[in-house]
Amino acid sequence: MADHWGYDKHNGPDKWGESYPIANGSRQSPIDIKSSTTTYDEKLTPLKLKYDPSTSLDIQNNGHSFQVSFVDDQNSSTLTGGPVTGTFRLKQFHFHWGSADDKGSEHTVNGKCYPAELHLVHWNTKYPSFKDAVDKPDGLAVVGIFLKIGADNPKLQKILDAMDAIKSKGKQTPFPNFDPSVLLPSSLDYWTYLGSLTTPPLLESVTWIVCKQSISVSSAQMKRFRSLLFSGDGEKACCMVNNYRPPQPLKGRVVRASFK
Ligand SMILES: OSc1ccc(O)cc1O
Ligand SMILES: [Zn+2]
Repeated sequence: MADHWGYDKHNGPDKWGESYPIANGSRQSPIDIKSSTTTYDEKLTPLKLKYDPSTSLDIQNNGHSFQVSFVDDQNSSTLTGGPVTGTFRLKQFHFHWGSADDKGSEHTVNGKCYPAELHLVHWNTKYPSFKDAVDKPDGLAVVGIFLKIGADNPKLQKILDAMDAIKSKGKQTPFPNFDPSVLLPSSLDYWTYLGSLTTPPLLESVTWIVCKQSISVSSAQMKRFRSLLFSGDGEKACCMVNNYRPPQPLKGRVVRASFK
């Protein structure tokens, strides 16, 4: 892969292994979650997510997705409980989506795709910073939430309203007072397994926590996601769609369920 990674034929997921050999590693993400082969683990405690809206900072188009970043110099927005030990701090959240409503999620459930998937990225405070945590086997905990086509989701409105300001790669705009809790499903039942970042550098540092229950998004709202561009100002316009990596081999990993 000659140039920077992306999601095209010439620089997409099938080519990432040329620059990032870990792409063929033993704990890559995403995966297909086969519900009949997951194992209920009674030792898994409920997920505890505590988010302080005053920590939200900005929203940006990074050329691969859009991302809302958070101030993470204190334990104001944290993940505790669930499959993790210790306290993990919220760093950012971003989405992956398709060019049509029949694809776009990274994880799949019994082969089923969703039109989009939200990732809430947290880092382990046993390390001094996100940068120190991102390449450690217990460094990150990412909560994955599926978006399912249904009624307009008003909780997405603030994000959608910011899209015009971040249409092209490199654009960023303040995004204060946003509470990510509004994006959570009513049930926090989850599957969990050990995996990786789903974008280069594909580091095998993620404890994945994938919620069983989805949140809604309308087809019209999905069209707004697809109005973003992979390309920067002055470049040939390229719609930001299909920014998802397909499921990777499980390679003997166990997927545990927090629910029966
Ligand atoms: O897509 S999963 C993911 C998680 C953490 C991160 O820093 C980047 C990522 O792409
Ligand atoms: Zn992601």
